Amino acid sequence: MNTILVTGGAGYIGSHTVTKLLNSNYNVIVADDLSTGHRDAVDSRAKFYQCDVSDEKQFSKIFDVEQIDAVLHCAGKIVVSESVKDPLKYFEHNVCGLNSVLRVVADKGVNKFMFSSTASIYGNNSFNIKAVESTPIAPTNPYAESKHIGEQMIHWVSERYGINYVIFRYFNVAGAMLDGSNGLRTKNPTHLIPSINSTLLGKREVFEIFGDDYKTEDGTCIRDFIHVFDLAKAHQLGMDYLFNDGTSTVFNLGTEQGYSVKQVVDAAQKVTGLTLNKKISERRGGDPDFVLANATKARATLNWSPEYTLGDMILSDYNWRKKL
Ligand SMILES: NC(=O)c1ccc[n+]([C@@H]2O[C@H](COP(=O)([O-])OP(=O)(O)OC[C@H]3O[C@@H](n4cnc5c(N)ncnc54)[C@H](O)[C@@H]3O)[C@@H](O)[C@H]2O)c1
Ligand SMILES: O=c1ccn([C@@H]2O[C@H](COP(=O)(O)OP(=O)(O)O[C@H]3O[C@H](CO)[C@@H](O)[C@H](O)[C@H]3O)[C@@H](O)[C@H]2O)c(=O)[nH]1
Repeated sequence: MNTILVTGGAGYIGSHTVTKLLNSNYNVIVADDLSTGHRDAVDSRAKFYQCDVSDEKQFSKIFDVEQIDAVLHCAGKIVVSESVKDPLKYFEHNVCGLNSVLRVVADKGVNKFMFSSTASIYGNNSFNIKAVESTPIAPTNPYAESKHIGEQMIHWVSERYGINYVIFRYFNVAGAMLDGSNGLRTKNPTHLIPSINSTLLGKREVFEIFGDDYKTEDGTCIRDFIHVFDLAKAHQLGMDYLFNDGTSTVFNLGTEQGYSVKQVVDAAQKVTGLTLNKKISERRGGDPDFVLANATKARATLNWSPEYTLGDMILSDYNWRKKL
């Protein structure tokens, strides 16, 4: 059985992916500093190391005691608005952290690598089009820039050390496990769907729509939402691809369906039957108008297809948040 080390495996996407990999005949080890992750999110079948991956010495010790065949690097800082306020925090975690991980991967001779990148790197170059992997990169915030730098680092290090990699550019990830076993654990979320649900559940007084003067039909930003479970499935297929000698490549992961912030609000009111207390606020720094995926490559190469709808994402997150 092949063993995968998942950094950030106690986080939202990492923990769902860990469970999917374990269910698909992989052995999994998690390294996470628990800065935003939760120990109890980690599937009990996975071995856990509390570790800051930026600390090269500490991180490399895991490889001294474990036989690791591939690394999935999910660890990182992820909030666009925070990155605008504190760019260096993002470069420290997302660039220096990755540097340390790649150093250890190269030193220890691991030759399969997977990376959590983002659709944010297309910035406004994807305006009114479905971004393909070759759409030119144009980050509009430090978070996206840190991921863009990361992609380039992986490319050059892989060339030098003969590592095969898969880079996934996730679009907007949402939703929780349908059996209620896992979901986004942050009690004060910044992401759209959990923020709407927190307000619907009375945990917040009012939901703020950040700007209604964008260049879209209803003036609010358009995003492509993908269920965390569909995303986890893509990671399993991506690992299968690497273990079948797949060559280094980049894939978009999105549903190819765009929804504006106002449309998501309407959908949430419809599926829950509740009325949202909302107001229009100032634009939030760093938000591109329009982000939408063309995911043909992942569909064709990995035989992946997302199954869940926006309504599934809203409702599963709503039910999970109610329990939190
Ligand atoms: N959530 C999204 O919509 C989205 C979209 C695109 C890309 N991504 C990327 O996916 C990855 C996972 O995001 P998430 O939504 O699960 O966020 P998350 O905050 O839930 O998970 C990140 C995890 O990384 C850990 N971590 C952070 N810095 C670390 C360090 N230095 N050493 C060890 N562990 C560290 C945290 O404790 C946490 O468990 C990130 O790299 C993010 O940039 C997320
Ligand atoms: O209370 C809120 C929260 C969000 N939004 C808007 O909703 C949209 C989506 O915002 P959010 O859910 O925070 O996601 P993004 O800023 O699009 O970024 C997410 O999606 C990217 C991929 O597209 C990832 O890289 C990031 O890590 C992840 O945070 C944006 O227009 C926000 O301004 C609101 O209007 N009110």
